[in-house]
Amino acid sequence: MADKPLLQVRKAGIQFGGLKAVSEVNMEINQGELIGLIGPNGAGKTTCFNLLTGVYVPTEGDILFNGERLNGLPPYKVTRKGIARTFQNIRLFSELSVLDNVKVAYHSLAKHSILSSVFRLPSHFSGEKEMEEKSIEFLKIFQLDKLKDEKAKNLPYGQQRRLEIARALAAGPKLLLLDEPAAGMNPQETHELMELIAFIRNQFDLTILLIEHDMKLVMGICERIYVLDHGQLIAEGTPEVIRNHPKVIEAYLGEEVAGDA
Ligand SMILES: Nc1ncnc2c1ncn2[C@@H]1O[C@H](COP(=O)(O)OP(=O)(O)OP(=O)(O)O)[C@@H](O)[C@H]1O
Repeated sequence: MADKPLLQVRKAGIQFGGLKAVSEVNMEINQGELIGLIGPNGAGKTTCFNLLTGVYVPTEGDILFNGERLNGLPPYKVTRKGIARTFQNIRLFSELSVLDNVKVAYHSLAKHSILSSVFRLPSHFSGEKEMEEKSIEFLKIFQLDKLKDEKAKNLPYGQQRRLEIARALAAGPKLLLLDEPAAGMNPQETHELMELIAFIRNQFDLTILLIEHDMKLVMGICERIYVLDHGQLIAEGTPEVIRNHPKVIEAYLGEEVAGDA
């Protein structure tokens, strides 16, 4: 018997004043899938992420995660339910070290209490040590462990993007949302990132939804793709279906959608 989808988006949307930024979006994403969300500039992709993560409250429809309605939950509660994200414009604590950027994510979930931290009880130190060890494990996966004491702002752009993913992973998500993870990366970095995304999906039993303009990346690793245009879903299917879909070709008129360039 098939399990129910991990994420169900039912006719969800949001209106800003007179503008329907996203409207009647339906999605069903199953545990373990790696799914793409694409669309021309301004199509509503980041707004969808903001709806899924509680940054915006939908003005229509429902968002269900593990069968539970998320509408109206603030972002930190959505994270605790198991949805973590990265941002289109990197949001790291630029003055903190690479290691501390990951530890911050752990802190939000740490089991030891505030009291034990304030009074520096033994449980505080064991919790802190465990957190540090686990953070370093994440950094190793992203080949950032040797840079752990470097300030985040001093990392090259591609490494900052990887650090953002490491930090999102440290929150222990079931669903990871990646907003243009390859933006600003060169082809070699993008290729390594593709492998890394596929690796962490398997390693951490993750479900991943990613927004990306790099069609080679999207077509190369996603099993299914949703396409937004002017706030509405215009197509859904395998890379093969999307590549040849007339509405997608029309929406991207003049742009590269084949992803095999
Ligand atoms: N808080 C807001 N208030 C008003 N309009 C908004 C708000 N957030 C998004 N929009 C509008 O919603 C539309 C969709 O924007 P969104 O950033 O989601 O697109 P996108 O597909 O992520 O684009 P891009 O690929 O350029 O990042 C745009 O017209 C944008 O101006």
